[in-house]
Amino acid sequence: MSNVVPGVSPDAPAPSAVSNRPDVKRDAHPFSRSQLEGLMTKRFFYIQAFEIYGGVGGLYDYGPTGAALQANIINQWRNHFIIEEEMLELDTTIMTLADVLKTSGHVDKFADWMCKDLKNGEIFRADHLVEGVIEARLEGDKQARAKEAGESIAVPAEAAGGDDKKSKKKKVKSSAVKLDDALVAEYNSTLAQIDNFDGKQLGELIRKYDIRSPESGNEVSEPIEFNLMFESSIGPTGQVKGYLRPETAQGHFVNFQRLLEFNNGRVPFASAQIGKSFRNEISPRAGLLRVREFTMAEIEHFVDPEDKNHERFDEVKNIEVPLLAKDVQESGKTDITVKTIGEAVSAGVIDNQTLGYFIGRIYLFLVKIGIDATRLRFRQHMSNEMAHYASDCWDAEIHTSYGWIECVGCADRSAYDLTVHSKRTKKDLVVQKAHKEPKVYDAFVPTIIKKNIGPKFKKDAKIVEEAILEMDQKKLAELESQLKNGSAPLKVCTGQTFELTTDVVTVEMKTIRETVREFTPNVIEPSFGIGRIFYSLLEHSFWTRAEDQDRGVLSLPPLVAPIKALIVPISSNEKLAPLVKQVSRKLRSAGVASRVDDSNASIGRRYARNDELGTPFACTLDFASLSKGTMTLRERDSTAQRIGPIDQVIDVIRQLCDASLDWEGACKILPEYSGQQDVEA
Ligand SMILES: Nc1ncnc2c1ncn2[C@@H]1O[C@H](COP(=O)(O)OP(=O)(O)OP(=O)(O)O)[C@@H](O)[C@H]1O
Repeated sequence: MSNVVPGVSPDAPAPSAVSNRPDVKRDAHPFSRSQLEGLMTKRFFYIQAFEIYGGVGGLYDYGPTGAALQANIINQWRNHFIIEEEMLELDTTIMTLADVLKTSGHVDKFADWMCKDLKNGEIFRADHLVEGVIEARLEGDKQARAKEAGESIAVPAEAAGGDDKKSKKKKVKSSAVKLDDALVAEYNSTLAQIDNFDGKQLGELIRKYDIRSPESGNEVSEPIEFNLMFESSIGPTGQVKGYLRPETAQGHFVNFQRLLEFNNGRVPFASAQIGKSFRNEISPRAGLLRVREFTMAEIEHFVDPEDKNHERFDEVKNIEVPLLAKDVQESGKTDITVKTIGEAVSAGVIDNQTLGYFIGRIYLFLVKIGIDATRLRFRQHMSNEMAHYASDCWDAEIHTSYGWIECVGCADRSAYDLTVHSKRTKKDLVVQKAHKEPKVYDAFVPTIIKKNIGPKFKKDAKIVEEAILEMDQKKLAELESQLKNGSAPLKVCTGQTFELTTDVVTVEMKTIRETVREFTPNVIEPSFGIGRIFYSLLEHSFWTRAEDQDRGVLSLPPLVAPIKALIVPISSNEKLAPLVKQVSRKLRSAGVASRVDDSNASIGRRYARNDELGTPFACTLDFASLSKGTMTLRERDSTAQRIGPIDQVIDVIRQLCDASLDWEGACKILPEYSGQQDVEA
C-alpha cells in the first residue's frame, strides 16, 4: 500500500490519547501548553535546575513523578531493544579523552552556526533565526490575506505553537503584511530545506531576505561556527584534555575490539548504552526539547557492509510508516508518503533492510509507550544535512505544539567511526569472516624490502611503508608499471612526495587463495533523546474533562505511568487501615507500583489529583470491602468503576499494567459498580 497524505499542519488541533474513545468526555478546547506546564511544575515532574538561584537555561531537574516516568520509559526501552534483541549493554565514561573526539571529528566539526546582533550582541542560532523570521513573515501574510478576504483572523492557539512556536528558534512576532506570491513560494521552499544550509548559505539568506534581530531590528553578523562541546581537563596538570561527551556512541567504538571478542568474533551484533550527554546549545529553548544535559539511549548495530539484510526483517516489513523522503523536501514540499517498510526498502527509499528494521522497531516502541501514531513521521536527511560518511539517515519526528521535533535519529554511519579510530590508534578494528569456499584470484602484491626502506627514507620510512600498504589494486597496477620504467612518485598523507624504486619495493601479480575475508563493519545507529520523547509523550497524553476544564488528565499508558494504582480508603475510619495495608502489600507483590491517599480530601479530589499524575487506576476500599471482601476499580480516562473480589481486581490490574489486557477486556471480567456500599459501622 502506498498513498500520499499531507504533512500535519502545526495549526491542526492536537488530538490526545483519548480522542477516539467514545466513553471519554473530553473538553473541546485545543491543547493548552501553559496549562500542561503549570501541571508539570505543580506536580513536580520537572523544573529548571537551580531554581532558587534564578535557574540556568537548558538544565532541568526531574522530580519524583518525572523521574519515575523517565525510568519507566527507559525500562521499556531496555526491554524492547536490549533484552528483545540480545544487545550488549555498555556503561562508558562521560568524561571523554579529547583525542577520541578529535579523531571522531567532533573537535573540528561538532558545531552550529551562530550570529550576533551587531549592536546589542544578542546571540542567535543562525538557522533558527532565518526560520523564525520567515515563518513570522508567512504568518503575517496569512493574516493580511484573511483580512483582505474579510475572513476573521484566527489567533494562533497554543496548539499551533502559542507564544514560542517552534522548539528551535527565537520567538518572532508577526505583523499582517501581504507578500508577493512568488516570495511566499520561495519562503516555503527555503523552510522545507532549512536543515540543508551551511553557514555560507545561511549568511546569503540573511542578506537576501534582510533578516534582522527580531526584537531590536538591528543587523546581524555573518554566521560563525560555535563548537557545542563542554571542554575540561583530566587530572591536576591540565595536560590531558577532555570533553563531556556529546553522544554516547564513541564509548561503543573505542570498545569495539572487546565487544567483538565478547560476541565470539561474529557480526552482526549490537551494543547499547543509556546515559547522559552534554551539548552547550547556543540558545536552549522550549523546555526539555533543547537542553544542555540530556539522557540518550543509543544502539550501534555492527553489520557486514556486503550484507545489510536483517534476519528479523519479516517481523516489521508489513508495518506502515509515514515517510518524508529527501527528494520531496528538496523539491520544497513536506508531503508524507505512507508505505510499508518492506515496500520502502524494495523501492530503495530506505537504503537497506537493517535500517528499515530499526525504523520499524522505533515506530513500535514509540507507539507502545503512548506516542500518538498519527503525529509521528520519519524524515529522511537531505544530501547536505547528512554527514559525509553516512549512506542514509532518517529521523523519527514527533509532532508537538512546537512543531515537528526530531526525537530519534537513525543513521547508517558506514565504516567511518571504526576506520578513523583504527587509523589513529593503529589497532585493527576489523572482523574476520571465513569464506564458505576458499576464494582463489590473481592480485598485485607489494613486497617491501625492509633492510633498504629504513636507510633510504629514515624518519619517513614508516609513512612511506603505510602508504604502500594502503594502495588498492588500481594504484598497485600503476606502481608496478612505473617501477618497470625505473621509479614511481608516491604522495603520502603529509603531502610530501617520495621516489620509489625496486630496491625498496617490488610489485608482482600473484595467485591468492583467500580463506578469510577481513572487513571493517558498517554501523547502523538508532539514537534516542529520552527527554524529547518524554515531553512529547506528556503533550500527547494531556487533556481536560468537559466538566472540569481547570484540571488536567494525563492519559499515560499503564506501561509507563509513574504510579499504576492509587489506593483510596473511603473514610478515615481506622477499621479500614489494616485492609489498606493488606491491599498495598498485595499490589506490591503483584509488581504494581501503588500509593495510598488517605488524606481528608473528598474522594473526587483525590481521584482528580491522581488523574494529574497520570495514575491509570484507583482501588477504592469501603465498608463492603470489610464485610464482603470486594474492591472497586476506577479507570482514569472514562472514570468508569467496576467491582470484584480484592484478589481478582488486583489480578486484573496486574494484567492491565503489563498490557496483556485492555480496559474493554477488564470490563468483561469485572461487573459495573452499582454505587451501593455498606454504611460506616
Ligand atoms: N540539545 C538537545 N536537547 C535534548 N535532546 C537532544 C538535544 N540534542 C539532541 N538531542 C536528542 O538526541 C538525539 C540524537 O542526537 P543527534 O545528534 O542526532 O541530534 P541533532 O541532529 O544534533 O539534533 P538537533 O538537530 O535537533 O540539534 C536527537 O534525536 C534528540 O532526540
